[in-house]
Amino acid sequence: MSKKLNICEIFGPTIQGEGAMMGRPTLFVRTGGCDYRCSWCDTMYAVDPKHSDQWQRMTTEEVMAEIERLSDQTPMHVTLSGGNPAMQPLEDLIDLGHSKGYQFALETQGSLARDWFKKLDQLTLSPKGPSAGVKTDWDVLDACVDLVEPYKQASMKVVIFDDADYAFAQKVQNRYPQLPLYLQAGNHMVDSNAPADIPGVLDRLRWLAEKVASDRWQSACVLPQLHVLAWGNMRGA
Ligand SMILES: C[S@@+](CC[C@H](N)C(=O)[O-])C[C@H]1O[C@@H](n2cnc3c(N)ncnc32)[C@H](O)[C@@H]1O
Ligand SMILES: Nc1nc2[nH]cc(C(=O)O)c2c(=O)[nH]1
Ligand code: SF4
Ligand SMILES: [Mg+2]
Repeated sequence: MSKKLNICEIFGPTIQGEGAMMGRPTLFVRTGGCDYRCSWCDTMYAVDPKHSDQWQRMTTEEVMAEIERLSDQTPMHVTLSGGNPAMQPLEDLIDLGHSKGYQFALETQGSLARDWFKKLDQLTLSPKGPSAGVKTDWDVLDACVDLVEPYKQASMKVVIFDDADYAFAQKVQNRYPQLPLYLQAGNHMVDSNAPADIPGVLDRLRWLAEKVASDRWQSACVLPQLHVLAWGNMRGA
């Protein structure tokens, strides 16, 4: 009997709305539980245990069956996110999915380094700047990078709300010059049930674009969350 996984939701196909794979069709497996509490987290329903009555304990085989159902049994790309998916034993799912032709990306903050990251097709590390109010353990983030960097498509994605986050992103770039860096305009969360403040997101995007241009920061890539522009804060998109 395989280990159980804490699953918040499985949805799609939709498009990857963030970072290096933006626009690419993918399914999402969102795990429940996180070791961080970012002040502006857009997915608190997958973080706060007070929502855990909506999460399910599922076996690897049950998760794979749902992936196959949603994809009409046709192999495609799957994004593992959360919460922090690194808290769940996902190695068997990656192996099983690969044996059936599926590909796997993972989104994590880089607070837990897992040997099975080596098996991923893509890894996005999203360390948090000062506005999130959490602390980055740089040694663990280094360990995550060391695990995947020689083998896989890996990238950094830093959410930016203000100048301090921007300075944090520059530190990330200097520490990991070998990895592509995406600067993601923050979506100011009042409440995840409230409509997204799209003019506010676009203002932040323009501010960020102008800053990168005036600093001649040539290697930065400035992006919004495409799914937020298309569907707002709607769950399952
Ligand atoms: C919800 S998190 C889940 C995966 C993992 N816990 C992490 O933070 O990387 C997925 C991505 O959404 C980003 N994110 C969360 N809240 C956001 C917000 N309000 N505005 C912009 N991006 C946000 C995170 O920084 C992360 O890159
Ligand atoms: N479309 C879409 N793209 C995403 N990229 C990262 C997401 C996440 O919550 O991890 C996400 C999400 O929730 N939806
Ligand atoms: S690490 Fe990710 S899921 Fe956890 S609180 Fe922060 S943004 Fe939310
Ligand atoms: Mg999201």
